[in-house]
Amino acid sequence: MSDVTSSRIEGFHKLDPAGRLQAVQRQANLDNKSVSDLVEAASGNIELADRLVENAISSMSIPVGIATNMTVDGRDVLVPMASEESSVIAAVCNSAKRCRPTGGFKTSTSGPLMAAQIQLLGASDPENVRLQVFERIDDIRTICEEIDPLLVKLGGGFRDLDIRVIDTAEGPMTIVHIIVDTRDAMGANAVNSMAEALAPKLEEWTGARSLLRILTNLADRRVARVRAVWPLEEIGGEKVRDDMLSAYHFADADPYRAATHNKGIMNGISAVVLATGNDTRAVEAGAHAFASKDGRYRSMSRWEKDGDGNLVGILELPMAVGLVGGATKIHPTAQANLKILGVTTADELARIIVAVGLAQNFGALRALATTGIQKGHMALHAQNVALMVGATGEEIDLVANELKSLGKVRQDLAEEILARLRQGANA
Ligand SMILES: CC(C)(COP(=O)([O-])OP(=O)([O-])OC[C@H]1O[C@@H](n2cnc3c(N)ncnc32)[C@H](O)[C@@H]1OP(=O)([O-])[O-])[C@@H](O)C(=O)NCCC(=O)NCCSC(=O)C[C@@](C)(O)CC(=O)[O-]
Ligand SMILES: NC(=O)C1=CN([C@@H]2O[C@H](COP(=O)(O)OP(=O)(O)OC[C@H]3O[C@@H](n4cnc5c(N)ncnc54)[C@H](OP(=O)(O)O)[C@@H]3O)[C@@H](O)[C@H]2O)C=CC1
Repeated sequence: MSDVTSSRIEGFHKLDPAGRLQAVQRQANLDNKSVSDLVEAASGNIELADRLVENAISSMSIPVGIATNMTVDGRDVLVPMASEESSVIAAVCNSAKRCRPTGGFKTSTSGPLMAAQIQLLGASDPENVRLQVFERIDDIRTICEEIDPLLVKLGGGFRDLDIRVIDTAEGPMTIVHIIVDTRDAMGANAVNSMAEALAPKLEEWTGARSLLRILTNLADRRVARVRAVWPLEEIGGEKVRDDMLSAYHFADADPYRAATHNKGIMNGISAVVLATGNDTRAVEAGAHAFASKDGRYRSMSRWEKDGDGNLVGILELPMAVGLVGGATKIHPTAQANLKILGVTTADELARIIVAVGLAQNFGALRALATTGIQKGHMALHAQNVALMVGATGEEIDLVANELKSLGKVRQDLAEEILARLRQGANA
């Protein structure tokens, strides 16, 4: 374990990555093997890491796998997913294959509208302030559009105002939302700049004091929707379908279950968001907040059976992703993944991402309602456990296969198997 003497390293941020790593080695008393692992992990991309984040010393690679079998709006698409978790990608492949007979995933979107909030304080007449701001909509449009002329040229820019008076522990506040079409950008920087430019003007017009000026990640005007139909024979019959529906009703009624159910959906969503260099935290925050919009935390997805008894899945979520800005344009892996996806607009990307989320949910529900999650998940996880106990080369498959045949994917058993294999090899 490292025993850092002091975390104060003066001028650390001014060093280059190699200099920072040396300083960390010294302060944390880090062994040479760990240092060379950190150097090797960033080989070829340390400059990029240093540009993307502060105080970079290395970089960490996450596997990228391809979800096959996906048909979205009639187009077959190969979907890169960045995830460290086994069985996530296999589950999407499996679920997507099972809804191909009905044409795969059908999507729609609300358009790329993001909102920034400006908090107005100190007015004794917050409702009056609300209307005073509405009266200035044309001035507001001009101010916002001067901030980002390129966005306007691309067909985006200011669209509307939404102004609410909210009750808080310190009394009412007027909250101004500026609604902006951010086209193919996620849009955080664009709307934040507009909000900051607008705030002094709002103070001037209303006499209120502005405080926070920042986008909301509850991007409920930028939703992507998907539906798909799984034929009964692809599910495993009526009992499996009904058990999957019961599993969904459980999640929709109980936040303890909803958290896990929704985590499963985000397994797929975050993996595509990350693979395309988008902001996973922004999408996750928006999705979980949207799942609570009725005042309680519910399932993000909806499931029902159609007139023919097939299972219908629906997912509708805020999807603030872009093709420009953030790491999307800078990160070569994100760029290559976008080429695999073949998308030319942020809207198309959002549609594919929700389709993957729905597929992921189908896979988990079907596994849970039938064999249980461990069979599929742990079978694929067995290789990780083999690696964890130190298996290398051929040993990895040998240990994993024996764990799978025992039906018990446990570290202690993996250690025993590995020790036995090595004893046999040395005998
Ligand atoms: C693991 C499976 C897919 C096996 O499922 P299976 O039905 O045994 O698979 P199969 O061997 O019959 O193959 C069917 C298809 O699945 C795909 N497939 C099958 N295996 C692979 C593989 N190795 N790599 C890539 N694709 C694979 C592949 O498309 C294949 O078709 P093919 O191409 O062969 O014609 C299934 O058991 C499953 O979907 N399990 C669910 C796994 C899951 O949800 N994992 C997430 C991690 S657990 C979690 O974090 C969330 C959770 C579960 O708690 C959420 C919740 O509670 O709701
Ligand atoms: N709460 C949150 O979620 C927050 C997130 N962030 C971060 O913000 C980043 C995303 O910000 P974002 O505003 O998207 O990125 P950028 O500001 O980097 O890129 C957007 C800009 O790119 C230009 N642009 C070029 N082509 C296009 C096009 N086709 N469509 C739209 N715009 C185009 C626009 O004008 P121009 O170049 O003239 O500006 C636009 O404003 C992410 O890294 C995210 O992590 C930041 C703050 C808060």
